[in-house]
Amino acid sequence: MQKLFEEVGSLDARCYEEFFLSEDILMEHAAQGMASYIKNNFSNNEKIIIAVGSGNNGADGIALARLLHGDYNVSLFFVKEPKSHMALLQEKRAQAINVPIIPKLQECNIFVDAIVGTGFDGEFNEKITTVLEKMNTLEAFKIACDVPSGLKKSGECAQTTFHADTTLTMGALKKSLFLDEAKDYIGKIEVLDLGISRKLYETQTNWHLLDLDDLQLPLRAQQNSYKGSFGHLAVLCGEKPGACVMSALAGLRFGAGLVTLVGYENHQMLNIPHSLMYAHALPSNTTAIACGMGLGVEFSDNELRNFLDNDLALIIDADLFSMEVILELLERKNIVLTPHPKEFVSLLKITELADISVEELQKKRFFYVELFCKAYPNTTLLLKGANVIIGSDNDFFINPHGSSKLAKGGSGDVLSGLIGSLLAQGKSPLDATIHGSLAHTKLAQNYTGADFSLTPEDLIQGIGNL
Ligand SMILES: NC(=O)C1=CN([C@@H]2O[C@H](COP(=O)(O)OP(=O)(O)OC[C@H]3O[C@@H](n4cnc5c(N)ncnc54)[C@H](O)[C@@H]3O)[C@@H](O)[C@H]2O)[C@@H](O)CC1
Ligand SMILES: Nc1ncnc2c1ncn2[C@@H]1O[C@H](COP(=O)(O)OP(=O)(O)O)[C@@H](O)[C@H]1O
Ligand SMILES: [K+]
Repeated sequence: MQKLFEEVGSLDARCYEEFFLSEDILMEHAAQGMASYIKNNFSNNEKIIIAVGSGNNGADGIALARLLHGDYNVSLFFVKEPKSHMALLQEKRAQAINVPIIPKLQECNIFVDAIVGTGFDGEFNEKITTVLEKMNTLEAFKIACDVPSGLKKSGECAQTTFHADTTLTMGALKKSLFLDEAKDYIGKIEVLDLGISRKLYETQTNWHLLDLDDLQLPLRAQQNSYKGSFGHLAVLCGEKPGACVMSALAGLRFGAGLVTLVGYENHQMLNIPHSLMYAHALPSNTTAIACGMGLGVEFSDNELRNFLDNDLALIIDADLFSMEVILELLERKNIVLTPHPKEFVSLLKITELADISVEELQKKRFFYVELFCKAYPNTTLLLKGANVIIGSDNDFFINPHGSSKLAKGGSGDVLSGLIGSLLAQGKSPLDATIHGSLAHTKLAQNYTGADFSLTPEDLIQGIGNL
């Protein structure tokens, strides 16, 4: 698990004030880190162009050119003239050793974008936009210095933003790199130390980035056991039983000892897989309930209240987010909510926390997750998306390991089955959500077929090889 920060300016300031480091020392390490990355990954036959802007991001780029000049065929391309104190100083140092400057973009093997970093806001003017468009068409390996130019502090992207293959980010990970919108621009991310170890540079934070290695799978260590030892997941089954069947099968495969579909008998129910049980009422030994997937309007609010009149662990998804009964369910202590953006917007409206569009939510995903978790500190929220956000009270996690393979109907049903299964097996709501989500994204990564072909059944089948 890695730490995430809203901004790193205060961490830089702490280096100056408490560790007696200077801006120059920090920048030299940033540039050294980038130079090492290039030296470790590319031979010195490669032609390198570094596009620089007027601020300290540009200054990083100029310092990098100085470090590479002599060993590599490196040139600077000034998109804007140096303006900040450090950019002017770095320019003087580069001039002193005659680092070549080119007047316009050329083909190259490695391209470094050091136009703007964390100081960028607003939109680029036409001239810079044209340069960025050209940069994006270069066939070179593209490296972003700190952040791809165009990515804002909020995580939103300018209309034209640099498309990096790798982002070499300074000091610590910024949250903005993990907004959904940024996912297509950042490429692979590496963090570079700024003169002290990252462990010392970083301070306390309540936001973390999940690593796939954090995944803890269900344990079957106890041999003196039977099916009841591993929990009983009840999946409330409404109008579209297919969604519930996928959840239930995922839950069974992920270790729940028993899984029962609970609902009315109808003709579709006659064809459920034989490994699943079926009942009209909640089984007495139920340990967790999953509800909402494919629910439709099959149950009245009163019928739902009846099923949910207990304090069992509960995972809620899909249709329930637009039903009034959700307000009562939010009072429960052990509840997990897994909305996609449209469902979360509906939840925010029903709870009177915000009346916003999906577009507004997507621009401020971090903010609205925090807002909801503050208002409902007893719940665990998982906001779906390209980068999943998990929040509980004052702890927040981002799972960036999913991919567009998962953009298919039914992926979310499998996720609720995975989380429901862990709840049934006794994990806490937060742990069940973190490990269910990690398992879900790892399943997609493990799938070896074509990206477009992954189905929910493939995810379920892969559970045995996690
Ligand atoms: N201690 C430090 O301050 C360190 C800073 N570092 C680098 O410094 C960067 C931050 O430097 P700055 O705060 O100078 O900011 P940036 O260099 O990221 O951006 C500021 C510059 O961009 C221009 N700019 C802002 N919005 C623009 C727009 N819409 N269109 C065109 N130009 C625009 C501004 O005029 C200014 O010249 C980091 O991203 C990082 O790369 C690193 O060297 C590490 C140490
Ligand atoms: N482009 C993507 N990148 C990463 N994960 C994705 C992407 N698209 C969808 N997902 C994931 O797939 C799941 C989709 O869930 P959902 O929208 O509820 O689908 P459904 O209701 O059809 O099962 C979520 O976990 C979401 O995070
Ligand atoms: K940049």
